[in-house]
Amino acid sequence: MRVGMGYDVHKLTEGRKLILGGVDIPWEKGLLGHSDADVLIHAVMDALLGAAALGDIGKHFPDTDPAYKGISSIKLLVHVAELLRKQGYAVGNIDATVIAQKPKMAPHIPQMRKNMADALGIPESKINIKATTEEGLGFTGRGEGIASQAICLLIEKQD
Ligand SMILES: Nc1ccn([C@@H]2O[C@H](COP(=O)(O)O)[C@@H](O)[C@H]2O)c(=O)n1
Ligand SMILES: C[C@@]1(CO)OP(=O)(O)OP(=O)(O)OC[C@H]1O
Repeated sequence: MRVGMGYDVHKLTEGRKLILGGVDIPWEKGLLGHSDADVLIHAVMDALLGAAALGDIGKHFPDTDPAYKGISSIKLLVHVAELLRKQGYAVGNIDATVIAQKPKMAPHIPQMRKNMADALGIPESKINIKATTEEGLGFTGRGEGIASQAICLLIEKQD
């Protein structure tokens, strides 16, 4: 078994959609990035790539490549799942936290889990998503950005 961790931050700005876990969340601001800036999926992908010793998302999907401009991070997650399968890994479980002052994530978490489980080809029971504020402190507390952390376990498949 192999463990991996991921962390990502994106800035909140007007005129962008707020996409988290593949869910389009109605909100006055969205996250800025080269892709759809889905900070939750980015942290999860980095955890998975880290556990497999395959580097990070910037290595696989450079933010200088126009191919990834505006891309749905769900598509990137499907690609990461294929890489893991080719290397002989199965996902044991994933646990992730979204750190955001607002909006409330709780109503959207079931759909986020479904989207991510479908992209990875695993049951929803292997994915947990949590949310927390930082009690008004720091950049997330001021609503300047959203952060996400993830940890995962990969199982090496036997031939
Ligand atoms: N953006 C968020 C933040 C939190 N939640 C939910 O509220 C609970 C309490 O959060 P605290 O930061 O005050 O401890 C938390 O456990 C989440 O269930 C949320 O849905 N969206
Ligand atoms: C996801 C990628 C895709 O080009 O772009 P961004 O949306 O800017 O996100 P970031 O977390 O900076 O990771 C880099 C890239 O892999």
